Amino acid sequence: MKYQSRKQAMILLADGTIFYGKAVANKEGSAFGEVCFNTGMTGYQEIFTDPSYYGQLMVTTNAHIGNYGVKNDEEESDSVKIAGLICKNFSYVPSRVGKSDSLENFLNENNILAISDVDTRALVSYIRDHGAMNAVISTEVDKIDELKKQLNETPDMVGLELASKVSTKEAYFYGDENATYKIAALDLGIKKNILRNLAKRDCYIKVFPYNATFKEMEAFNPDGYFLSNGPGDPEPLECAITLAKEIIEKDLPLFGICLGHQIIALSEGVSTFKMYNGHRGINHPVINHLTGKGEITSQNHGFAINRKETESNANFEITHSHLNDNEVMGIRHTKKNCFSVQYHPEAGPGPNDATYLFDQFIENIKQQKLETV
Ligand SMILES: NC(=O)CC[C@H](N)C(=O)O
Repeated sequence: MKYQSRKQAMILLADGTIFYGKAVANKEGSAFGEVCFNTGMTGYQEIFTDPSYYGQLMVTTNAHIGNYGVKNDEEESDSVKIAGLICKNFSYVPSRVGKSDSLENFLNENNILAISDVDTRALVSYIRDHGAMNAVISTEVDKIDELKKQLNETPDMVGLELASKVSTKEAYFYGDENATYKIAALDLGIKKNILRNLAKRDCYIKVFPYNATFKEMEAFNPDGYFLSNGPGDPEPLECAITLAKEIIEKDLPLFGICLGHQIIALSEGVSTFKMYNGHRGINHPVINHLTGKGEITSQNHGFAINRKETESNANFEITHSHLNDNEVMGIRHTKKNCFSVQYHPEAGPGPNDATYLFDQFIENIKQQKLETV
């Protein structure tokens, strides 16, 4: 067996609780972030490379991680975005036809600290009971006091603007430039599968940095606007909120996913709040109020929009709700060409029940084109 004598490691939570494990491979050091857990049984590569997880320590609840390696075209961004990994069993020997590499090499190349052999069931139960909090994973198990001090200095997720850390610095293009529809997408931490889904629907996309202005985006002469997913608290993203306001005011086709959905809500005066525990997994049940049908969805969010304020806002209709806790999962504007969802219709990873939302966006664009002819 590889790495017979691995270093002892731990996860130290902000409230002082410690769970012990072992370092994956020969890695050493410490990594700080907000601890969260994902209940997906598969899709770890997509999860680890999802920019929305920037700044978070990921606990995976599946008992085995790494067993099918990694594959080049299955990443959701160019690098691993989680701050660190906590798992039960780490597989050093991947088994899968078509794999590009092992997860061990992939994490090493990205300089990500991972710890395994942690009682992840106990850890997840603990976080569920005590709520989201900061933590540190570390091999420096004899430096608890020092780590506690550093942990106290780790910024809280509430009020934290992180989109600027993962957004593209320069605008770029995606898809076929002769495609039928042109989309201007604001990159707050966009997942590749969103771009793939739009390109598949005959869209040519220009992806803009997180602080792009309406003027800059309008110059592309797009048929529709898109606000992406991304990490951190939506509230400090004033430039994106102003942008959403302008697009909505002008009644241009607008679609938002996750952080983008939260930005749309904020732009119309609906506030967001930090959930006690977020929703992260690939089997979250959602009801579509417009069709009465249920959907199994991919989710990753720690904030949500205020239900009461949404219900009493004449500009919004709630289109989707979470069937576990009734959080708002989707809205549409009652007067303008704008809708958004809190969950991930692009999956990556997860079920494809909700890809119809991309078709809806194209329909909204077509409608707008007919009206302006
Ligand atoms: N996937 C996302 O876009 C997440 C949005 C936001 N950072 C949240 O945690 O709620």
